[in-house]
Formats: sequence, C-alpha cells, structure tokens
Amino acid sequence: MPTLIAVDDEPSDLELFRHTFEKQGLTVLTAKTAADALKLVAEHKPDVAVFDVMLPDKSGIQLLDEVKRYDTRLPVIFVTAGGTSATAIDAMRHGAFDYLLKPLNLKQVRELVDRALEVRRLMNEPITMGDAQQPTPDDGDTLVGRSEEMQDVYKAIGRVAPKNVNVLIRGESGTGKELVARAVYQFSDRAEQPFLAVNCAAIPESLLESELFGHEKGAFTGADRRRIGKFEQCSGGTIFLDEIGDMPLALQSKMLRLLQNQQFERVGGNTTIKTDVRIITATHRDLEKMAEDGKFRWDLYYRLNVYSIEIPPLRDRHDDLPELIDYFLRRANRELDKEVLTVDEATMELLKAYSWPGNIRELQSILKQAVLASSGPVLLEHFLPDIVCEPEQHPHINAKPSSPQSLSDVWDRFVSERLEADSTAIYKEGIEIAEREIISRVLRHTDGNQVRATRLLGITRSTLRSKISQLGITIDTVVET
Ligand SMILES: Nc1ncnc2c1ncn2[C@@H]1O[C@H](COP(=O)(O)OP(=O)(O)OP(=O)(O)O)[C@@H](O)[C@H]1O
Repeated sequence: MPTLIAVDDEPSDLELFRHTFEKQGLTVLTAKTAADALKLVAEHKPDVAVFDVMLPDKSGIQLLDEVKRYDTRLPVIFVTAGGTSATAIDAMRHGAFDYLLKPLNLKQVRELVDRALEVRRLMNEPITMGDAQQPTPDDGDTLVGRSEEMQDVYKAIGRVAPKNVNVLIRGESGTGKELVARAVYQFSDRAEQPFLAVNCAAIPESLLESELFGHEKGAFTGADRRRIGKFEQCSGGTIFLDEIGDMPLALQSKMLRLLQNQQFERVGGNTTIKTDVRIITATHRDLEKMAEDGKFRWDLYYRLNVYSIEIPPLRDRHDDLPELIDYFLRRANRELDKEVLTVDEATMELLKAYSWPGNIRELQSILKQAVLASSGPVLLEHFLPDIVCEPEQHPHINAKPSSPQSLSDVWDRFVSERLEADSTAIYKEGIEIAEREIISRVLRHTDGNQVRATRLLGITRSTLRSKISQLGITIDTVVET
C-alpha cells in the first residue's frame, strides 16, 4: 500500500488527511514539525508528501530541500494559505510536485494525490526486461518478450540509456512505448532525478504551452498567478513527451529553441530560464511524412531523433505470444481473483491467428475479458470475445455495422451467458461492453475524428483517449484535429 506523509502544525488538517486517505487504503503518517517529518521520511520512505509551507521549526521549502537528500524523487505537494502562494510557486522551482490553496477542496486534494502517486509509480516501479517469470507480475512492470525483435529493443535501451541524448521511441499504438521510455529513464544516470510524462495529444493546444513552459501572471485571461511549467520543474530530470507528432507547429518552434539552448521564457514573460532536461519522445505517427507535408519541423525532428528505438507490432513477433499470454493471465487472475491457469490448444491457435491491431494493449484487454468470462482453470475458445474468434465479423472502425439485432436481445444474451458462466462481474463487464460499443460507433460516424467524437459523446478529449486505451478500442483511421 502506498504511504502518504502529511506535515502541518494544524492538528485538524492532519486529521483531515488521515481520515481521507486511510479510507482510500493509504498508510498515512503525520508530523507537526519539519524535524519529525525528516525522521519519518528517512524511516518509512513514503510515496507522496503534503507539506504546509510554514512549519514551526523550518519553512516547507527548507524541508523540501532536506527531504531531497533522502529521496530525490518524492513528489511533494505544498499547502498554502492564499496570501503566501508566492512561496508555493517558489517551491515548484525547487522541484515540488504541485501546490494547493487553503481552504482545502477535498476533491482537488484527492485528485492531486492520485496524480502524484501515478508519477511516483512511473518513476519507482522497476521495469525488468524479457523476464516474464518473475514471481508476481505486480512487483513492477515487465517488458515481456524474448523474440529477436524485442532483444534488439532491449539492446537499444541498454546502449542509449546511459548517454545523455534525446531518444525518439516509435511504434504503433499499444506496443509499449511508455514502458520503453521508463526503462530508458530508469537505466540512465538521471534515474535518481524526477521523470515527468506529458501526453501532447491529451492536453488542449491552448494549455500545452503553459503546461510545458509555464506562464506569468496576466499572460492571458485566467492567468491569475505565475505557473511553473514542466521544463522548469523537472530541471536535472527527464521529460517524456508522448504523442510528439501531435504537438502544434507553433509550439514546435519553442521546443526547438529549448533544445538548441536549454533555455526558454515562460508564456508572457521576458526572463530567460535555464533548464537541463533529457527529452524522450514517442509517437505512432510517420514523422518523416508529416515533415514532408509541413506538419512537423524537420529541424525539430533531427534534434529529437538523435537515437531512435523502433518497437515492432505484435503481429510481427508472434513468438512472444505464449509468454505474453501467460504474463497477462497471471495479472488478470490477480486483479479479478480468478484462477485460470492455462489456455487450451484451439484457443492458442485463435490467439495466434489474430492480427492484434491494438497490439499488446488489446491482448491485455482481451485476456482480461476472457478471464472474467471463464469458469474453470482452462481458458477455452468460447470465453474469448467474438472479435478474436471471428475477426472478419468485427472489422475495425471503417467497416459496416454487423447484423441488426434488437438492443434488448443483445443484453438478454449477454446476461444469460454470464449467469450460466457463474460470473460475479456482470455489471462491470456490461458497462465496459456498452462503453466500447458506443465509443466505437461514434468514432466510426466521425471517420475516426476524435475532436468531433468528443463533442457528440459529450465527454472531454482526455476521457475519450483514456477510454480508447483502457477499453482497447482499435481505430483504423484516426483524425485527431
Ligand atoms: N512488452 C510488453 N510486455 C508487457 N506489457 C507490455 C509490453 N508492451 C506493452 N505492455 C503493456 O501494454 C499496455 C500499453 O503499453 P504502452 O502504454 O506503453 O503503449 P504505447 O505504445 O505507449 O501506447 P500509445 O501509443 O497508445 O500511448 C500497457 O499496459 C503496458 O504495460
């Protein structure tokens, strides 16, 4: 269980943190002074910290600097009364994760702590390579696969990680680009420094610049205080820019200047800020084609592509399938509290014959559905979702809809089958199926245009993206603007 430490001289605030996060299953440590906090950090190595900016024996920033001696990667959130937010902004420049203003809004606190824990996980969970046999697949993440193609990927990681150069990771969606980025970071000389990930496609264009570079108070409507961007916050560390092909052209110029001189200005500011970040980027797009079409700057492309790692699609390394299947079965068993131990031969043949357009993410999602549906220790053919058994009946998004059936017939069949299989997750599975179906259909209607789809669905673009990834929705044509 992750551990949170809250440091504040106000007992009622400490109680609030204890109450809120113990309920969420976290271990909560509390301290009223910086001295006590330091002892707890040294002893318990917490995963996330919340510091008041003013402590009786030290300022929160002094405490942050001292804590960094024990743990350079601990995400620290500051809490401040509105009037002292300048200190909190200063704390961000010292590498704090973020800050919150009093009075505390519990929803915001929870969201921020969740994000900090995710960042901590990305930094700390060790990535192992090629060895799916480690005792529990939950001890960290494993890049599974011993095929020649994956051996080349591991060699490339080993070769480039210790060099302080920018790396471009390429591969279709769901092939493991984020895992490879984390492996490059973890095997680098910067592994003790922070790692921050930004998905360029998930953040609206208007906000991406300030997310990366920060802004000055009054830079635009709504900029009511200075904001420290990721490049400033992460100085000394590594930034992972996912979906770099989606970065707008105007921002590409600013990135280029940063790469040339390791310096930049906040939006609306004149002060030049020096930074020292290693940049890892990833994309599923054809950047050369984009550059030829004038959509991606060649000069930026050359700077980012100092070294590139190409991850092959799953269909080109079917040798890895048995090991991947075994790994994800064990994972699904743990998550769903099931005991599916093996896959029978006919099912394995079907899995091998399928083309895996959504790559490993799709494999993971399909095995989870199959484990959920299965009853007994052997995964049989009829527990697999139809898409694997009859792929021609389920062409991806551009295809015609399948045979008409009334909605209530479909759900009748679904519920009866699950009742027969003695399922204990009918609700969760049903919701997932409905979500997958609705989102896929709307995307088909918009010819894969995600911006139009978000409008029709009435959800945000980041929700859409996370649903696509969570539900393993595969799209042949994606138009993201
Ligand atoms: N070789 C692998 N071994 C084990 N798990 C893997 C492997 N490759 C990918 N995964 C898992 O598959 C899922 C998708 O991986 P990841 O997010 O790294 O893909 P991606 O290429 O970054 O996708 P996208 O382009 O859509 O962002 C993750 O849950 C990841 O842990």
